[in-house]
Order: sequence, then C-alpha cells, then structure tokens
Amino acid sequence: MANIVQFENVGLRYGAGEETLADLSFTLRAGSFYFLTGASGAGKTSLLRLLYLAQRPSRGIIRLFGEDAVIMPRERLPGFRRRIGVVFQDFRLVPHLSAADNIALPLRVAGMSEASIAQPVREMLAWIGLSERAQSRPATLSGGEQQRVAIARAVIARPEILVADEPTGNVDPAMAERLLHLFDSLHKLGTTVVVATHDLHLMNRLPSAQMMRLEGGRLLDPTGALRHPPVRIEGEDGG
Ligand SMILES: Nc1ncnc2c1ncn2[C@@H]1O[C@H](COP(=O)(O)OP(=O)(O)OP(=O)(O)O)[C@@H](O)[C@H]1O
Repeated sequence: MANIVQFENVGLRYGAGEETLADLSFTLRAGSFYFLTGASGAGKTSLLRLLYLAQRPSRGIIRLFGEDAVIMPRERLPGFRRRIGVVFQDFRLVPHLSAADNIALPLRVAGMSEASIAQPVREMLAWIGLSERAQSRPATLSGGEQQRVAIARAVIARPEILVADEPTGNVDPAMAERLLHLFDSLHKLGTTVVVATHDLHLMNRLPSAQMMRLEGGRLLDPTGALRHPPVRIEGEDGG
C-alpha cells in the first residue's frame, strides 16, 4: 500500500518560544484509518494544519501524494488542497448559504456545471440524513446537523485524504457513533482518514484503526503503525 503522507523530522514553532511540535517522523498508508489523540494543547490541530497545508513547518520535510509539499510552488497548493477534505473543529459553514449550497461548494470551486452538481448534492444530503433540511441555513440547524453538513462538504469531491478535527465534540453519543460510521464507510471506499479526538469510547468502537498520540509536542506510535521504510521519491538523490 502506498505511503500517502510522509513527515521527516518536522518541527513547528509559533513565534520565538519552544517548538510546539518537534521531530515528527511518520508515514501514513493510503487507505488506512488513523485516530490522533493527545491532551488539550498537545498540538493535534497544529499537526492537522500541517497535514492539510494550512501551515508550513519551521523545519523538516512533508511529502503528500509522493511530492514535497514544503517547497511546492504556491500556485500548485490549491490543487493539492482539493485532494484533502477537512472537517474543521468549528465547522466553518458559510452562514448565508443553505445546507445544500454549503455541500456543493467544493464542486462549484472545482468548476463543475450546475447540471452535474445537483445529483451528488442530493445523494450527500440523503447520506447524512438531512434531505428535508436542504434549504436550511446553518444557524437554523442543530450542532450535530451542522457537523454532518460540514462532513458532507468535506467528502463530496471524493478527497483522497479526509482530516477531521474533533468531529464528535458537539454531538451526543448516538450521533458520534453515526458520524464514526460515516467516516468508516468512506474509509472502506479507499479514503485515508485521520480523526483527532479525545473520545475514548469512539476509538474503542473502531479497534482496527491505527493510533497517533501526541505528548509534549512529540508523536508516540502506540500501535507501531506510523514508521515504515521511507519511499524513494522519483527524481530525488539523482534517482
Ligand atoms: N496560531 C498560533 N499561534 C501561537 N500559538 C499557537 C497557535 N496555534 C496553536 N498555538 C499553541 O500551540 C499549542 C498546541 O495547540 P493545538 O491547537 O494544536 O492543540 P490541540 O491538541 O489541538 O488542543 P485541543 O485539544 O484543545 O484542540 C497550544 O499551546 C496553542 O496555544
């Protein structure tokens, strides 16, 4: 299975103080499911931001889809980001757009015609159980409903990687389980999934997932799944 994400000696420092993240070296396999855990402030959101290219590291190498993402020309970043779906901790739905239009956003950004957008949006709304609320604005939806719209928006363009930051933080246990089921069904379709969570119960529901654990700015590898032999990138080292 291909290595879809590779970090080598990555460090992240905000301002002049200590590094928030230090010596991150790990590999994520395409098609695997990872939980990212760690105490509040351990750096989970920071690691995810590095992963979806919202933040550049202070040092080290990050390879995504086999390419060096740190030295990548700025104009190529949007194309790369479109291959990664993100569920933000605070949803970040567009307030003046309906649920359907929020979900359609990535397809519109990708330049798809209106005629070809309608069907996948309808399917997504049905998948998250919100067909009846297609025209509702985010402010009129419950936290769990907004969460599901955010997830639908993150996955509608079929990203190769799905990153979710505390996606069950605002929902009851039954809804958390349902959301986990949504992520797992994507994973079964081949998407690489990374979910940051504090929720032990949730992690126990998916014993086959790999664990990433941040402590003191360093990454622990409790299931031994994060270190694989580095892949040789074409064109590197004269190769
Ligand atoms: N933009 C920033 N500028 C300066 N410091 C930051 C910034 N973002 C995060 N930090 C600091 O980096 C550390 C890690 O924060 P981060 O949000 O990554 O942790 P987290 O594990 O996601 O926490 P939580 O579980 O509470 O969401 C914290 O000490 C935080 O204050």
